[in-house]
Amino acid sequence: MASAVSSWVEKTNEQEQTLVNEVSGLSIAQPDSKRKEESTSAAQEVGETTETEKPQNEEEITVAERSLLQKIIRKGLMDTKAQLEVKQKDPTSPLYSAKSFEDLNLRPELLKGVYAMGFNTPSRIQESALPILLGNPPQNLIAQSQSGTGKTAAFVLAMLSRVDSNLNYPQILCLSPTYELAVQTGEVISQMGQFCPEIQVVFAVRGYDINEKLSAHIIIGTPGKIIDWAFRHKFFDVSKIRVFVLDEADVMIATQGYQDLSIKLHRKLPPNCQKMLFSATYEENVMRFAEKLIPDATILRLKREEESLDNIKQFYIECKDSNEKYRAIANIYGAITIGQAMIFCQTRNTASWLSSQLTKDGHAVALLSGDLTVDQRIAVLNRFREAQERILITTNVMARGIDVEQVTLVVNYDLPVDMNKRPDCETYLHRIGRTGRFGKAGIAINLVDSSRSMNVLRQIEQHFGKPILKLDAENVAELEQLES
Ligand SMILES: Nc1ncnc2c1ncn2[C@@H]1O[C@H](COP(=O)(O)OP(=O)(O)OP(=O)(O)O)[C@@H](O)[C@H]1O
Repeated sequence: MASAVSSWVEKTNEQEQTLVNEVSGLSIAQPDSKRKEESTSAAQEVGETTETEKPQNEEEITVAERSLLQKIIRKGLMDTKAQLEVKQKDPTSPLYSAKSFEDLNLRPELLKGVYAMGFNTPSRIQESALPILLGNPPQNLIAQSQSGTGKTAAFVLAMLSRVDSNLNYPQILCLSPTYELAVQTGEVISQMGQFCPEIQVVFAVRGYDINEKLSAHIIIGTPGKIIDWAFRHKFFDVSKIRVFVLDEADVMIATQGYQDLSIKLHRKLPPNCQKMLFSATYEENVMRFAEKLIPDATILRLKREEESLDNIKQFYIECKDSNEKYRAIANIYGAITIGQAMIFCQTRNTASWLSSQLTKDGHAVALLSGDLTVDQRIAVLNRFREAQERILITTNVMARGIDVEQVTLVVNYDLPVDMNKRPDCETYLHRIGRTGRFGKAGIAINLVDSSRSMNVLRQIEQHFGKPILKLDAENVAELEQLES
């Protein structure tokens, strides 16, 4: 996956032309990402910070706690294929499936693509969604499944299955909230569709401009650009779209800017267009809205207690103030670099402060926030995917969808809150879901520095009904939990 993405980055100077992705037989138009960030993703980062104090040099985390962390991270890294097979045979696991990929009526070329990706058995969401999505007449679907359980493959297989390659115009539209996620999904399409060279895909993302009507079958992109191409330039005809996919559907519906654009598109779709909504989370009011939008949809929904994954162990570290939060990060640095870690901050300012402070103190870290150009963002993400950087400091712009298998740890430097400083439980779940991908063991650590943030933590804990334990090597119960 990484090699293809990096090839896109290397080619970003070749302007405004459709390039063919040489990694697979499938043609993918490459984004020319010379310009500033997607404004949509910046919309996910809120507020500013006043955090400027210089931390002191005290040990807040004990040696025992550090070695405890190391132990859990090593366990995550040691998860093997054999262990995955065990999980896929456990009926209580979201990775469980009673069916094989052969049972799912996929075209032989797609089946070959699935196996070429190293997938042996479908996950629960793949097993449940694909018969609905591939059946005739096409059915609409609103689907929920935990982070890292293979939703992308489910809708990508459906998209590829519905292409009529005799018709040279866009038939499938897939909307993602961020540039990076659109690129990542494009890469999955390229891998899954590697034995379908006739299928053409184009990216509609900021920085990639075309001047003519589109002949590609699949458009994947962010809402603003897609609207621009559809209604301002009329590069394609929305009334000919047969499949409409909203990835991270809840944020597309709940965030004002996205909602206006997605609904504008949705209104122009033909009545027989198949609609697919996917996410790991749906707040109640968002789900009600989605049901009104697509009244005849089949709904695959999780119970609240199923939403958070047992393979992601959640902890918190109590800190007196922001200085102590910094020291906590500096102290666990050695432990967390055994694997790879993502550290989430609430604002770009905090992210950039933390990154420069750690760098000044001799720790290697990467920074990815909406302050960077899209070129820089993709380059940073590629380096992280290739494990050239082990720690990525970021904001909510990376909270959703991004799939880097070796991320063993997520740190919430700041707990996620909404504009009114209330707990943002959905973002919390998406952030911690950057680890524990497809059954791997993962750890989430929350830094708590005030009674207000402790309150936020407790509300998140209560919301999902899963314990968030104090990281404390003295606590035997915790240790036992980690062994399980
Ligand atoms: N059937 C399968 N067998 C093995 N690996 C799989 C299978 N399906 C998906 N994967 C892998 O699992 C990882 C997570 O998949 P994916 O990114 O689609 O999850 P997701 O449900 O979309 O997560 P998120 O909610 O974070 O967007 C990916 O690395 C993918 O390649």
